[in-house]
Amino acid sequence: MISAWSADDVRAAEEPLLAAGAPLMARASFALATQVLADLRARRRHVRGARAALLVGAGNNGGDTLHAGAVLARRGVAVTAVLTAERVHGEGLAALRGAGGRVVELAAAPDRAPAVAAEVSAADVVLDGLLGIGARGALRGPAADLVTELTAVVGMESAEHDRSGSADSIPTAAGGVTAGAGRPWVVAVDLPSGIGVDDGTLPGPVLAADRTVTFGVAKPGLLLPPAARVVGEVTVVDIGLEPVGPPAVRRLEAADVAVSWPVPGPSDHKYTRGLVGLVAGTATYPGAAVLAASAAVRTGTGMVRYRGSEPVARTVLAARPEVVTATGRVQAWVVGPGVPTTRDRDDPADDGQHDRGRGALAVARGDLPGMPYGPVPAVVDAGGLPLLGETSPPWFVLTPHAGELAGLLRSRGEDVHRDDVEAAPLRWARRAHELTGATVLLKGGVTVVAGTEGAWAQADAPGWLATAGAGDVLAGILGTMLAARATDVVERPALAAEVAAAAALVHGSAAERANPGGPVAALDVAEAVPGTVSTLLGLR
Ligand SMILES: NC(=O)C1=CN([C@@H]2O[C@H](COP(=O)(O)OP(=O)(O)OC[C@H]3O[C@@H](n4cnc5c(N)ncnc54)[C@H](O)[C@@H]3O)[C@@H](O)[C@H]2O)[C@@H](O)CC1
Ligand SMILES: [K+]
Repeated sequence: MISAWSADDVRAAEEPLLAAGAPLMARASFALATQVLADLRARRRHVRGARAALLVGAGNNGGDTLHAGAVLARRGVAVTAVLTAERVHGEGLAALRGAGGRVVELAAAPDRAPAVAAEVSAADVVLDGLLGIGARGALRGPAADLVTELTAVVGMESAEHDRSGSADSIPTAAGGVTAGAGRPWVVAVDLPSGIGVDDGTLPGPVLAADRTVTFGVAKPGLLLPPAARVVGEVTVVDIGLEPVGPPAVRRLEAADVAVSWPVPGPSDHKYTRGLVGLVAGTATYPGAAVLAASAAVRTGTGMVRYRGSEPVARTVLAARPEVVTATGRVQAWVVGPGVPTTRDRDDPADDGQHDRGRGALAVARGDLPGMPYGPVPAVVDAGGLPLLGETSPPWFVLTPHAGELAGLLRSRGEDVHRDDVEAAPLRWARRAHELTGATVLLKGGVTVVAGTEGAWAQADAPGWLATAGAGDVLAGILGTMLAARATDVVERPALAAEVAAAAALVHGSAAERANPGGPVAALDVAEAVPGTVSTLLGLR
């Protein structure tokens, strides 16, 4: 698990260490220099004669960068520091000068930004030390001008990396261009300057990094979209920080999902493994029902009970004979894949799915005292979203994409559109959680989950997964995972968000497994789930 703490929590963790005289900046800058030297060696085989450009801001982030530059200069690297503030970290500047580094004062002559950017872009490596956790809003002043010029030369998208990363690395959520000839390797110091440290927004110009060397612990903005696209490979270096309190954002790794996977034992049967009830598909969209049912079956449900019109049920059964249509006990409902929204012009006929969906959600909420088998978790997707009541329990997991989330929020009085959601996914997922009470899984290149405790950000899926039917498959996977832990999820609703994050990991990993590095079809993703799960379980 990768855990990220807010800027305030990081400062609170630093305070007692600094008071006790711990040399945090020395640790941070030495680790940074060590990583930059390793990157230079990997890229050019030797470091002597390499050119490094330091982008230096007013604060301690600039101090880390100047101290690291001094280490590089002592190793024979030709180091130039570009100072974007009139006052920068004094000790760091003295160390760099003492080691033979050159200094360019941009703050005193801001109109030189284009010429300085041209020089910086000719370096082998650029260290972005303009702003760290002290950032307030978008980059301003000479720093903003310099980054704007540089992004024009160097490009916004960061490099494609080896997705496996190393033990202390977080694989990138990026997947852009490779830093190649003519483009310097960009190392962000603590974080790419100008990202929203705690919310992952991109409020202004940001120089996309190939690597981020972050100190002590990850910061939320490194995990969250859209900033997660510009952080490159994240390397967390230990400087002795121990934040107290829960992390603000977490990311599950494969091993975490492996240890919590409900592996059936000799006494298990279909009811202990969990039954999934599925209200999905209409005559217009029967495929969604097939995809969700296939995914649920392939994820290892005890059984799928399908609810829908007879022709669609026949289609589902033809694809998955394991599915039953008889009524009975259900441990998690999946409501909405392939069900039209109330305004859907393509499919005026709902085949009775809205009534079935409302009924299922009432049982899942525990609203029907006479009814057995409730309350239970529910996945509410697509056409299920307009069926929600005013409030929902946190064991309901809503699975909108950005457009659907904007619609849900507008229906509850927020003036928000798809673009707003894409610019600040965590903010709006949280808002939807506050307004509905439900756990919210916002689908996207990086999936964000907001629940009763903290948030999750999963970056497991290849871009190829953005394809029709992929969401139906996710709903089936998540339904099975919730059904397997139904009682726990209702008793401890914070678990719903963790299970949702785990489902996003399984879904993304299955897409990668279905066709590594190439296009995937939704049904192929469902078919790849059993192999994905057995590979995961091998990590236990
Ligand atoms: N506290 C410590 O001892 C440690 C801090 N470390 C480093 O220190 C950083 C935090 O240092 P600071 O608190 O000095 O903060 P920053 O280095 O992020 O700098 C903040 C300063 O930048 C300016 N600024 C803020 N927002 C701006 C904007 N939008 N545009 C332009 N200028 C802006 C302001 O002058 C502000 O005081 C961390 O990110 C990390 O790199 C590390 O050395 C580890 C130890
Ligand atoms: K930085």
